[in-house]
Amino acid sequence: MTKIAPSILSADFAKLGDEIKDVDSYADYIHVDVMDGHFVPNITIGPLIVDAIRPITNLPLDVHLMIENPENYIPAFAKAGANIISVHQEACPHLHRTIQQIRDLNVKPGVVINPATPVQQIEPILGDVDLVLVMTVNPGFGGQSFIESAVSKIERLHDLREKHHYDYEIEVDGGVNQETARICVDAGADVLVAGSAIFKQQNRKQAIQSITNHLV
Ligand SMILES: O=C(CO)[C@H](O)[C@H](O)COP(=O)(O)O
Ligand SMILES: [Fe+2]
Repeated sequence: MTKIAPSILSADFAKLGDEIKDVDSYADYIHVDVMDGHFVPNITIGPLIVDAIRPITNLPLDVHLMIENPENYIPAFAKAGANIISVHQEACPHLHRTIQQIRDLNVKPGVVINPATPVQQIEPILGDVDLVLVMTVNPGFGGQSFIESAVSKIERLHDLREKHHYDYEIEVDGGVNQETARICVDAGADVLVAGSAIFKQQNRKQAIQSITNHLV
């Protein structure tokens, strides 16, 4: 079954708790987009918000760090209750060390690649991560259009997992809707992040079902 991770980036922040409760029963993870105004041109959520939403849901909090020097903040996100912490390859010169830092805090480590980054850049650490996140937009904002050229990377990650018996989930983030969800799942995606396709709709249950309908 394909997992769904609603991205709260597109939720109404004035009533974030209610927004999370509104998707809680139909989702698998809650995706939390952390931006620092340096790695990406936007500023969003810090550990305080993760700590505040932790008691709202029993779903795993899937924290996507779009920040420079993530190793300085990983302990605070772990303490706040993150279950998965993903770091960008492009932000981590010592990627293996950063992945190990996350695991040592008993949090599942993930690695993220931007649309312009090839899978080859993360091949050496694929055996060490629990999640690989393929960006299908340039990170920084919700509501952008899906970049189709990233789809071959999902296929490649799927093939590498089979070949080497790796254990990661393949997650896709950016521009996921009813149409692009199908393309991602056909290519081998296990987890779909969707922000605007869920939170910009009035009926969130229906929005999630329309993404997952007809998917395996
Ligand atoms: O990481 C992100 C942006 O950097 C978000 O998770 C992503 O953009 C979700 O929004 P949408 O589904 O509207 O594209
Ligand atoms: Fe994200």
